[in-house]
Amino acid sequence: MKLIKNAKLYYDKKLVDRDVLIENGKFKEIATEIDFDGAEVIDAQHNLVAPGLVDVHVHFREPGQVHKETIKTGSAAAAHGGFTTVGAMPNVVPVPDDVEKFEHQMELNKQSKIHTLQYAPITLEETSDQLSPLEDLAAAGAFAFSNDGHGINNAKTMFDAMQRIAQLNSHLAAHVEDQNLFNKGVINAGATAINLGLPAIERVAETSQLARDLLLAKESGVHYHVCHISTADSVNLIRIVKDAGINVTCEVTPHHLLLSDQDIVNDNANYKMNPPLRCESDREALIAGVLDGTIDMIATDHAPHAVDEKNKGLLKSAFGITGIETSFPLIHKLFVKSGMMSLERLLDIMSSRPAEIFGLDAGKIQLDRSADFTIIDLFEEYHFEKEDFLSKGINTPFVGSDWNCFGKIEKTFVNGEEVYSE
Ligand SMILES: NC(=O)N[C@@H](CC(=O)O)C(=O)O
Ligand SMILES: [Zn+2]
Ligand SMILES: [Zn+2]
Repeated sequence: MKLIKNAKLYYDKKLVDRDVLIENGKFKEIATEIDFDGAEVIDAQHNLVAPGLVDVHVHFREPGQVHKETIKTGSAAAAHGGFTTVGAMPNVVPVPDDVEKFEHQMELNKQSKIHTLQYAPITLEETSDQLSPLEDLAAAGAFAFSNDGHGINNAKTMFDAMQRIAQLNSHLAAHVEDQNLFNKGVINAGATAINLGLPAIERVAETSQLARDLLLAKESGVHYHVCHISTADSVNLIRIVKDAGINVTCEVTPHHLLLSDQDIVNDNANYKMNPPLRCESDREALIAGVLDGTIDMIATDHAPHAVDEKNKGLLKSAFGITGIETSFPLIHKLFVKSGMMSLERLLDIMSSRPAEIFGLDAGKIQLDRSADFTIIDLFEEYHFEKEDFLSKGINTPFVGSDWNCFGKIEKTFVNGEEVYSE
């Protein structure tokens, strides 16, 4: 038995003062005042008690690239960020594109301190045009399908995948990127790329494939989820097709909401990721897209890399930055502290909505559900230093006092057990 006293609880879409009793890993009682002899008391000290956050887009790198991250370090980092459920992308080595490899992946995921759900690849190796055994992978436990890291350049392959994934009532999460238009660029096509003399990635590499997919999605009826959208045109396209009733959802990362290519002032690969940071007007359109509900959720695209894979400058370093430990405080500062959004709505898009969209038993504090929650101090201003991270990856631009934020995770619990404490 655990008894959480003095919680500012996000419950039933409202913030209320409550005590919470937990028994056998589940929420047992929620009331204004609970006393229970023998329960372990945790005093929340009037801090926010939120549902465990949900991030449908992370890279945990195991198997194959454990020098970057492991399921243990990645999930510890997630718990540090207040997350209790994540979707792990399948661009590990080997790609789990058959039942045997997938089952091995599921076995490895048992090391996770939180709920780690597993994406299966849409095509073999993630790069081929041959579809994975989608039905078998769904039966083996794939919660959704993605070729994250790679676009699907063949429209027929994508359309076939959508039709089969629709039949499965599963979800297709697309990394939209036309390989030819991507043109081996490293940052967004714009003034910064010209100034630094770097090969550039055109916005149409994202938007043209997105436009194609939206039409294919309409025809197939699949739930089509767009990963890490980065441009104003992507927001506009998605707004139009949502209005037309097409089953499309999308996510945006904290870095695309907070940074643009103007912030790339020197050859620092902590500003290199895929899709790239776009320009200020794209960033503003992404913020507007979150505010008007076109963008459904925040996802971090937590992409850890080793130091020597990120210290080679913008041209040669790997794409991707970490994000799961800094997401909530940065986004909370951006939207809630600034007065742009209510705390309730932010919690919704960082927990309940992603869970609802992907049909997960997560993201909600409710009687008899798993006691997955996080205690957050919303008022102490702080910032991250490199040594604060539990991830193996320290490849993030969000360190130092330039990135002062609010929303320190005090404790995180999964199935009623503490998985992070400050
Ligand atoms: N975002 C990135 O820049 N990199 C990701 C792949 C991806 O999300 O496309 C990675 O796996 O490192
Ligand atoms: Zn991607
Ligand atoms: Zn990714």
